[in-house]
Amino acid sequence: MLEFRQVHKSYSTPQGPQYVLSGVDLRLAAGESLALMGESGSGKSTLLHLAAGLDLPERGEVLIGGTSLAGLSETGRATLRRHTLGLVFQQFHLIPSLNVADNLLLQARLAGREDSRWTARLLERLGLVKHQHYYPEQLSGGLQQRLAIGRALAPRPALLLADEPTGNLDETTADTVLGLLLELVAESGSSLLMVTHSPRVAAPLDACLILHHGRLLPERPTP
Ligand SMILES: Nc1ncnc2c1ncn2[C@@H]1O[C@H](COP(=O)(O)OP(=O)(O)OP(=O)(O)O)[C@@H](O)[C@H]1O
Repeated sequence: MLEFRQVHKSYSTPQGPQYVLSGVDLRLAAGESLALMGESGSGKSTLLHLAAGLDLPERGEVLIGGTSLAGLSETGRATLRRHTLGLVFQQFHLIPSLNVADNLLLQARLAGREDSRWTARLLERLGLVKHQHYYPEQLSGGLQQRLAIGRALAPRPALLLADEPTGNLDETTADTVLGLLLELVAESGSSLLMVTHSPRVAAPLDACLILHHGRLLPERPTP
């Protein structure tokens, strides 16, 4: 579903180029879940941005569903994102002028995949039925986080990319939301790549890799 082949990425700094990724190889099969860990500044968000086609590597290739992102125009990458990817970033990116239900529906419609039964299921499982006519600003942070997850999953994306999706929540709420996320990812049949700092959060996923000095190391975290 997602493949990195010898991906290199650097940023320019006053001291010259700073390499963040130095030959990253990664394969995530359909339906598989993978946690990505690593120290602050190790390049996890950089890797996620490359996986989403929001940025391109200097060397190497990123492929989604067998399609090389470098071979697409910016518009082509945006279309692929809309149809294939769900993104949950630390900023929720909710649409303030739409209520909860319409936030979900719009996302599915943009991907050409409206499914009222799936949307109703998401609202129910995420505990948002009571709030479906609320606007995002009327929700608590925890509920906004649930809505962000619902929006990303509304089109049943082939691949969900999540950056610390429970990072802003207290531990108990985070456990509940993570449990829901994994359950809905499985129901949706999506692959999952999730950045987290927490071995506890990484533990239920199929595999865990650590980003260290620009490379990925295999590791099974202890809960
Ligand atoms: N646009 C940019 N320009 C220059 N340097 C950048 C840019 N984005 C990231 N960096 C640098 O690249 C390195 C990796 O950043 P990145 O945000 O990918 O790490 P991270 O592992 O996600 O960190 P955190 O866990 O703190 O979110 C850092 O040293 C950062 O300062």
